[in-house]
Amino acid sequence: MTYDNVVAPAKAYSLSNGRLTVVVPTDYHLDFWQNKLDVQLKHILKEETGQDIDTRYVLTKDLIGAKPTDNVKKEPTFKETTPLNPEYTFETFVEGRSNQFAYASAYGASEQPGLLYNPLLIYGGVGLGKTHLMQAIANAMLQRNPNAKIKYVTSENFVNDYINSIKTGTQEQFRQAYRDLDALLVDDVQFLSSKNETQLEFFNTFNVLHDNNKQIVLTADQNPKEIPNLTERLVSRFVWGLTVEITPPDLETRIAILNRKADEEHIENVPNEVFNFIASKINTNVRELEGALMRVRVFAQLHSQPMSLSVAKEALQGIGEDASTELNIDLIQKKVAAYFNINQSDITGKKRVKNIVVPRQIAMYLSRELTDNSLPRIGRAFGGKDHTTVLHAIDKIEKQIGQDTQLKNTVDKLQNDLRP
Ligand SMILES: Nc1ncnc2c1ncn2[C@@H]1O[C@H](COP(=O)(O)OP(=O)(O)OP(=O)(O)O)[C@@H](O)[C@H]1O
Repeated sequence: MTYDNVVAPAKAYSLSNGRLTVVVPTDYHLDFWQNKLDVQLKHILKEETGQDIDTRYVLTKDLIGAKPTDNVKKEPTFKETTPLNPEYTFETFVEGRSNQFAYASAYGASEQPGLLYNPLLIYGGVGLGKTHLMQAIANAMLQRNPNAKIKYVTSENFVNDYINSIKTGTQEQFRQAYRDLDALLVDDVQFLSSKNETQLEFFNTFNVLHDNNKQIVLTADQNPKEIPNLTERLVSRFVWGLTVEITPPDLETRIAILNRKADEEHIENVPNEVFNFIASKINTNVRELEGALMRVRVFAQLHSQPMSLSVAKEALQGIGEDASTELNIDLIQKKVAAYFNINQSDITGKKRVKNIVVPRQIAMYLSRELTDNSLPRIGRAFGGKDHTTVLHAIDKIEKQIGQDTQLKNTVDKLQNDLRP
């Protein structure tokens, strides 16, 4: 068989989610393309499109009910689909107390799309792994069924697509592109706030997908009930299935994330004290945590030094929290949680039941009394709360200490235990 005979029968079948599917007639062709031509094809695709396009080869007979075409299937008019990051999988996600529930829910949704939790809404602060988990669902679904039709967009993309469809009179195509799916993943739904027309369109899209048991996954930076200017009916749809929160990872999880990142990036011989130091400094945002590790690596390389604690300290000067200060808030949260027999994640979480709210307010009060942290910093360490929430908590405890002797004794005891 000549080279031409191998190349000519292969047909580009479809291009979606950043992946080109090529159909080939026999196992021989499959083997040849996978092992001899794939690298070249990827190279050409990169040159032509400027993007890293993944490839997949399928035998014609395996395309059940599908009709190969001579040309690449036309991309939908609404192609705001952002390619999935193949690195965002369940395997590369480090589980800890702060994200356990979100992880388990996302995993469940990927195993039984559309059936278990629909929609699944993951919310939490910046850089805590919401997008990672959302895309892990899509990647797992595609691994099980490479033909699954999955669309991942930010809500801004959805808005843009919708506006374009109005401008160009192509609303019908828009609807088709968003409704003929097995799963729709929309990141950062808080951007739908105040966009009433788009909200209505999204509401309708949501209903069609949901009625057909198609999986919907959403992320937001806060509980949808607290997103301003989101219509009531949309909020009620968002929280219809399962709503889970991700809070900032605790110290142990941060260290585990750093270890994983170092492995992934082949950064070797990092002493544990360097991981501990970085994890103590950066306590609210995993993206920054990873960035700090890379910064230490580059700094060490530039100065031709090993990644020692002193190098890390120099590299991260002025970045993140002061380690001793951070430990204090962490310690205060732990002490208060232990005293009231609740979890530290309750203290940093958002539950509003009294037996959690009061300890949380006491912990905020003590963080203000015993450390030099500003109100916004304390807010961040308590799961990304606003500084006004912290202020309110401190005021409340201050007032109640004057009226309630039992509360005063509790706060005094905690304060004495915590003081160095
Ligand atoms: N538990 C985790 N294990 C491994 N990597 C994580 C974890 N949490 C976050 N990351 C990594 O941190 C980075 C930021 O995560 P991601 O983009 O998913 O955050 P996000 O919550 O969607 O943030 P944003 O609100 O800014 O969109 C990514 O590189 C992600 O892989």
